[in-house]
Amino acid sequence: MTQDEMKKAVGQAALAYVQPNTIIGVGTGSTVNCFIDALASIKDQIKAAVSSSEASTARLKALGIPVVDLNDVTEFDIYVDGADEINPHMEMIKGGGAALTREKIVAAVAKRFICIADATKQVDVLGKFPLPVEVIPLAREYVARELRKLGGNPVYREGVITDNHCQILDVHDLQITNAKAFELVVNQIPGVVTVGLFASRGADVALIGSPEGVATITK
Ligand SMILES: O=C[C@H](O)[C@H](O)[C@H](O)COP(=O)(O)O
Repeated sequence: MTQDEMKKAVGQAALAYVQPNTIIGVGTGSTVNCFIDALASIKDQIKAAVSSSEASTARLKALGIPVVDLNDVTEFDIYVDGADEINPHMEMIKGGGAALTREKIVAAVAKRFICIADATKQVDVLGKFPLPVEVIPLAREYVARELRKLGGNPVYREGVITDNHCQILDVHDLQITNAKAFELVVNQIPGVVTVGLFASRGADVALIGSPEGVATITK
């Protein structure tokens, strides 16, 4: 199986978690695009979606799936999203596509986070993938200096403006052995909007695609 085939396989597998006539939370990225495409086959059974990005909203709407504002929804069962890295504790790095802030917010409202990823995303220690940090533009260089003090090597993702009109620093050279603690520390730097560590709210289920098929890992 190619990586694209693995992404399609996990996108399809996530349909098993969609209950008829419910609202679903939808993440962002190439793996989620496979999930959205798979939703087409059951779109009449979907009440609505809450989306984590303008890109996913457009893709959902193109299929005729209604997208509702998170402010109009109190709770929903599942949030389906990809990851840039996932460790054995179901903690993730996310934000490679710059959608981390809305993803974290929508995930917080969902009862269960279903992570869909191919096996290349599995790691023992988070940090080989540069950690995305969304920042208020005015604070970018200050936040970068603080991140250097924490041992990272932040690089400004030039030319990228998030859906929230903010900027992204990608922090290289990290080995994140205590993800929950590191998430808290980075969150406390003034000017940080969101750190792309999903540790205090990790995945509840991971559907991991490999050449052998889709493995289901639960917390
Ligand atoms: O900002 C983007 C998201 O966090 C994505 O879920 C993550 O980057 C994984 O994307 P992909 O499925 O394209 O590898």
